[in-house]
Amino acid sequence: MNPLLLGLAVLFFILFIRLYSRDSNRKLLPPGPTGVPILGNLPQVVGVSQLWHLFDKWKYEYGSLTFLNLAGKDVMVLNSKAAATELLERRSAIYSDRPRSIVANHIGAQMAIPFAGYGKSWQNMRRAAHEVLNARVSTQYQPVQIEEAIILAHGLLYDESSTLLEKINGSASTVISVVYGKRSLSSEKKEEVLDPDEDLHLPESDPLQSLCNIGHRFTSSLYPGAYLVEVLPILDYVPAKLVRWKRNATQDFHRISETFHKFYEDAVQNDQQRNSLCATLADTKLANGLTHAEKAWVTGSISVAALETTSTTLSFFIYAMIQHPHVQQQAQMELDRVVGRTRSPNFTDMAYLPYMRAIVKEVLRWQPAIPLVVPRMAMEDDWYEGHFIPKGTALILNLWSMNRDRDVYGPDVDQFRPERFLQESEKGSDSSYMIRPEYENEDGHCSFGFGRRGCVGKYVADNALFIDMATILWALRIEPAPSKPKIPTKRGPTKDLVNPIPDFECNFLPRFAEAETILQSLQDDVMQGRSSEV
Ligand code: HEM
Repeated sequence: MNPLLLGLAVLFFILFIRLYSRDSNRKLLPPGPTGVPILGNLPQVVGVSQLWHLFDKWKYEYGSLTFLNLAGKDVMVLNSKAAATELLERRSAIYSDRPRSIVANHIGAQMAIPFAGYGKSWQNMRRAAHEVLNARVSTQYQPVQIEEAIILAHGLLYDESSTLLEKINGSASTVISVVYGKRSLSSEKKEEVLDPDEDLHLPESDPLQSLCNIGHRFTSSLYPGAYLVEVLPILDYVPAKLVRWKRNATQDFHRISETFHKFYEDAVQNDQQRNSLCATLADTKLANGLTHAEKAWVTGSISVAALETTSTTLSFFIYAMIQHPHVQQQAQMELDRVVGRTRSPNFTDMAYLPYMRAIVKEVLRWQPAIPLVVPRMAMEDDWYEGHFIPKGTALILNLWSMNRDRDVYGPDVDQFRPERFLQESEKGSDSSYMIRPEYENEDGHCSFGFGRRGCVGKYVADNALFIDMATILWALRIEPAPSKPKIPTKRGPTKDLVNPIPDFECNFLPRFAEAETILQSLQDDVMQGRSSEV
């Protein structure tokens, strides 16, 4: 027989066996809802806001993995911590990639750490981020975080020119100090007109809002079913001048690049102390391997990843305090006992404030900032508990359901109850509570994600949340304000991976007479210190 023909026959045979076994493996895909021909489950998810509620419902029908076919695309929703730990941590070598999204890529996903595919460029960016945000280094930012907490509490009490959201965004800007070396990127405030044709609004006068809007531009474009081109990739060949989504996406990439470059260049030129992340990246070997553009995008995308998540969590904290006055009172009794009324809280108090720490954990569990995390991608065919996971499957991490697992947290998962992380302390202890041993070194929630792509800023975030919440509750009483008109707390898109905050209003009152004096004097010190640095 002709050796060429023989070779071809062998090749076809191998291909046939492969296809056949792959096809028979597909009979063992995880369970999921029945779809319609061609479009599969797409009609069930498209246009649905807060998809995590639907996925949570499906979890009770199909278990820890729910398999979906979105017009031919394999998608698997991961609903349990056990499955996420096994796949994303123990098998992280094949689950650390992100699926390619056509729209997000046009906007610049490959340059942004949270959205980039797994590869050399992401590894370099992630290494640089880890160097400046790891558990040890993050303690260096505690003095700045204490100052930010004072400014936030003072602002909540006295600042009538900003909305609640603006004040909270401001406090989440500790990270702006860390990344850019100065607290505020903003210039003068002025009203700007919204262009209805624009997908991304970047108000020059409000850089923090611009950074939040950039985050939303990515997270809403990654929302399942957001763009037809994701299920019909051939549409990407249509020239930009004929389709708005492509024109806007390409334009947005340039505008985001320009914004990140501007912030980066300004910081490098103006940071005399050379202690910001920008200055560090510009100067040291830490940045080896990062191009100039990557440095601008690393710093920009870290700020984006930090801002919306932290401010969403803080907003839910305030909301929870209004809804649960007894939790507020309990925390304030603890603060009075441990911190007293002559000084504000600091990080050395942390170990003695179990109730406060339990509140931080419970807010993060109860309302994860990103209930459905930017998906991962299976880089190889794989198996989990007898189910086949085909290579290329997009894995959606359903943190919402993981944080509301009744087997872990009990039947009251929907309630806000910090006590679930606490137990009575031993006899003779000053406090009646202690953190339960299993949660002492554990988050107690899944809101920071998993494995190699897990949140690189979680130590900075945990510290910021603790000191902000403790300082607010030490100084202020938070009360509902039924007579005030409710102010929309968020202005983000409705179909987004980020958890929307309910609209609410509240009053902040000084909790005791000295709180006002101490807060004012600390605020003056912070402002004086900052102005003398300039
Ligand atoms: C309450 C605050 C925060 C929450 C709930 C949060 C949550 C998350 C989640 C769920 C992810 C994706 C994890 C995954 O795919 O498994 C993530 C990624 C990330 N976070 Fe956070 N985050 C917070 C604060 C921060 C802060 C303060 C920073 C920086 C200072 C930060 C920087 C990042 C970065 C750079 C990534 C991308 C990691 C990668 O893909 O390699 N985050 N975060």
